[in-house]
Amino acid sequence: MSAEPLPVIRNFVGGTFAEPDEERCLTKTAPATGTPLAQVHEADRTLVDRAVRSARGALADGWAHTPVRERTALLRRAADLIEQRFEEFVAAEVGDTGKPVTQARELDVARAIANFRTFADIVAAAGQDSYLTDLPDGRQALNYAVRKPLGVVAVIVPWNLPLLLLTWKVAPALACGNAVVVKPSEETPSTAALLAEVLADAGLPAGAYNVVHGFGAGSAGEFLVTHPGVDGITFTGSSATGTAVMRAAAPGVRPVSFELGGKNAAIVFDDVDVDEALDGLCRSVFTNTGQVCLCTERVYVHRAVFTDIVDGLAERAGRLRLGDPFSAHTTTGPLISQEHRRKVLRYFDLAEQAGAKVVTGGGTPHLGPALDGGAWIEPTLWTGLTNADRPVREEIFGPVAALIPFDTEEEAIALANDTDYGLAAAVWTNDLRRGHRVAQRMDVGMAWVNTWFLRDLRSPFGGAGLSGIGREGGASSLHFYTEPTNVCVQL
Ligand SMILES: NC(=O)C1=CN([C@@H]2O[C@H](COP(=O)(O)OP(=O)(O)OC[C@H]3O[C@@H](n4cnc5c(N)ncnc54)[C@H](O)[C@@H]3O)[C@@H](O)[C@H]2O)C=CC1
Ligand SMILES: O=C(O)/C=C/C=C(\O)C(=O)O
Repeated sequence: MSAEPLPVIRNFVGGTFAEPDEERCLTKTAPATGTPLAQVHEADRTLVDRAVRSARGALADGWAHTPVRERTALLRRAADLIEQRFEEFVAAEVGDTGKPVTQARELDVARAIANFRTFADIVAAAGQDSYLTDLPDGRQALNYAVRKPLGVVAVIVPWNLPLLLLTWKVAPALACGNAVVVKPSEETPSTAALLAEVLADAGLPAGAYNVVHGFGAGSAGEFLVTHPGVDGITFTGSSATGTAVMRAAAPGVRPVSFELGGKNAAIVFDDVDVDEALDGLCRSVFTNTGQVCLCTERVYVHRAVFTDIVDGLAERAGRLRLGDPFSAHTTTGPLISQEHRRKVLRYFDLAEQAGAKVVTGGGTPHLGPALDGGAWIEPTLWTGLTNADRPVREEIFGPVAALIPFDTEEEAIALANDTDYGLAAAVWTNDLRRGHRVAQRMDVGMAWVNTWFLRDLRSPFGGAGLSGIGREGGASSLHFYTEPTNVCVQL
């Protein structure tokens, strides 16, 4: 009996799915099982060029000047259509990533809908800056800025929150009248393709949303960011790739918006409600198998509650349920790939060499024959490491954290800020003054107090240092995706 052919995922250029080129095909495998899921057609330089030209064509054909009310209505229709095809998006996201189906429903696909609705609201309500200027001769001038779309925006996204991050960029870009060429991660091609169908059904003109599949260097990613027809690049991914993309953006002095990695700290004070802090830490260390740029990998704990926090977090880690991602009982999926698992396991070795005590985890689980080909890893906690050790300095991007004791507030702040990254932090305390005080001193883009990953999509999101350039969210997104022209009229 011959095996069923794999589904084929094609590039989307100029409003249609491009004819497949059988010679340039990559096989996408399921992270949970290691079995092939789909054949994905890799875009070559010519197809990427066509995608950029199609985007430029859509702008010239009028998309850039479409009235805001039409663009925002289109975004709302897109949100409604994702809602109608909700379970299809969930299944695609779970298949590609192995993340638990409950998470895909509650976080990933729900946020995609919210991204479209929120940016429709934000763009509809946006005003323009204006200043009445007093002149020396008693007359006045009126200054006002009009915001125009940036043009063709390259959207490069990773595999950890594929649809959430894609729509976080595509929704404001389209709302502002740009055309986009999207390069999803080679690991997660499916939801970007589904989104192409949704946007076409919502009435988006051909060419305003294009998808090119493939890898980064020497493939679709590089062809896109080096294309001179691209006017700006928004990228989420590793700091190393961010550096390469920045180099590619230099000719033409094109603007970039980067959300990169993190090595995020949590600080737990001795006045804390231990159970509440443990619930929060369990989420911040293990959500999405630790594969969120915001996840906590360093936990600084006041010495008075150190043992309670270490034991309590280990106990909660033991309650996580690894297994079939499509089961509603599963809390924790695999890592994205065997390659990524090898990287995380290297840090397990490094931690051992540095003298870490493995409080829980530290290896790969056996989940039965159906799942043993997957990229599974045990949720892992270490003590006995210091800020000098590589597993405490470098982004691991897995379900793992080092717990380190401290004695004073100043020491905790210094330890948390002792990093080349600057993305996020979480402070756990029942003393609200201390919460504000310490959060404000974190050298990060986002500091949470007594919570984690609580998002208001109107607030600025991004990081400093190795964690990125610029902010997106709310007005920050409108600023990145538009170019202002100030008009000065002497009255
Ligand atoms: N948001 C975050 O903080 C993320 C961090 N990572 C970290 O990065 C490590 C490597 O994971 P990768 O998937 O390889 O991340 P990556 O940053 O290399 O990939 C992200 C996206 O960039 C594309 N890309 C790669 N090289 C490119 C280039 N030269 N030009 C244009 N596009 C390019 C990729 O195809 C993908 O779509 C992970 O182990 C993890 O530590 C990975 C994903 C997200
Ligand atoms: O926008 C959000 O709420 C989350 C963003 C997460 C990332 O940028 C990431 O994990 O890379």
